[in-house]
Amino acid sequence: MKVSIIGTTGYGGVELLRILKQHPKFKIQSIHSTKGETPITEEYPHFYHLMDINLQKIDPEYIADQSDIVFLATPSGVSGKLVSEFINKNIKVIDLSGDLRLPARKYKEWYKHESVHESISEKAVYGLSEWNKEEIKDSMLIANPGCYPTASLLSLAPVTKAGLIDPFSIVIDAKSGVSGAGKSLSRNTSFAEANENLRVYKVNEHQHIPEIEQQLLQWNKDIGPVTFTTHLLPITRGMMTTSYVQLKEDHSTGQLIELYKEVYNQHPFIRIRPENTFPSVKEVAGSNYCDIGLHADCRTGRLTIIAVIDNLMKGAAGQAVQNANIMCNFEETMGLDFVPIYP
Ligand SMILES: NC(=O)C1=CN([C@@H]2O[C@H](COP(=O)(O)OP(=O)(O)OC[C@H]3O[C@@H](n4cnc5c(N)ncnc54)[C@H](OP(=O)(O)O)[C@@H]3O)[C@@H](O)[C@H]2O)C=CC1
Ligand SMILES: CC(=O)N[C@@H](CCC(=O)OP(=O)(O)O)C(=O)O
Repeated sequence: MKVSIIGTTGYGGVELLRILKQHPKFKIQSIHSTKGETPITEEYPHFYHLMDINLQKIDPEYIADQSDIVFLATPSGVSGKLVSEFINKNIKVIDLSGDLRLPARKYKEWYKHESVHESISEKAVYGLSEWNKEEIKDSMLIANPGCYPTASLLSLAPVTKAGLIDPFSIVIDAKSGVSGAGKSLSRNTSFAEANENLRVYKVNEHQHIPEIEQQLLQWNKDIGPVTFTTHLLPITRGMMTTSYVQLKEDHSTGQLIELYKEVYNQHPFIRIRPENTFPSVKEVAGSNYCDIGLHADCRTGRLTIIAVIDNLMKGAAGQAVQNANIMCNFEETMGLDFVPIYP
């Protein structure tokens, strides 16, 4: 299968390159960039002797003629315009941005700019691989989930679907490394600002709030609004979400761990930690794993759920390739069996 990438020199794009270069069934047909005709090694010297492909200008007609799949690793607002060029062409599209995840009205309310036409976004399947596999398989257009929603939803799904929680009690405390903001420079992600610091941002206004609520409601129609707070960690890669939910009835930590193991035992990228052990972001760096730890507090009746992912892997490029595998009826782990980089 021939694949193309648009937005190649971004952090998501270059992570896609790292994965696809060694994928046994996907051949990189072309890579595209606003930088036009440039050797990829000029942008990223770590590809020296590994890849002698040149960046090309962005030409959707050319891409649709040449490739079977195109990954859009472009910003929100840009992806939506590009998707319109590929609709009704014989090419599978996987968009890493938020442009296809929400209905038009919600999108404009939270992303603060015009959305793609409903006729396009309604064709997209939400690419939460472990939960939407059958729809993904039959789709030509994937809205790849955001990094924070991926970790949040994977950790909340089992207890939400089972109706074990007070549906109005969900609080999510989320932390991301600075690569989550992409490679564009900004005040908050500069070294001097991020180093030796921990900063909260977009309090009660993060664009991932409606995305998380939308998916939770599909699992449990009683779900109420969630409180979701994001923080910037002084690390490059890595994401942790710590979710707090009120349990309707007493359940021991051991019982809930068994529930999570049962729900995820056919999903190789989800690793449920034993009781009294909790994952750290380093333990999934560079891999497509989502590691989950739980603790039920009988004193408060609250369950604490910790999930860690690599924001560029399971949070973006890794899940995008996992979805491409599913769309092509390949084993979903194909080309994604990276052991985390430690330390
Ligand atoms: N970083 C993360 O952890 C995650 C990111 N995402 C989403 O994935 C997408 C890519 O993110 P990320 O790689 O971090 O972002 P970056 O800012 O690192 O890269 C985005 C790339 O898009 C290209 N681009 C920018 N503007 C335009 C334009 N006007 N027209 C065409 N191409 C353009 C550029 O690539 P070039 O210079 O090669 O043209 C740029 O490098 C975004 O939508 C982001 O929200 C989703 C989950 C996690
Ligand atoms: C650290 C940091 O700034 N992270 C970004 C994540 C952006 C992202 O992934 O946005 P979409 O999924 O909506 O495309 C943020 O919180 O806005």
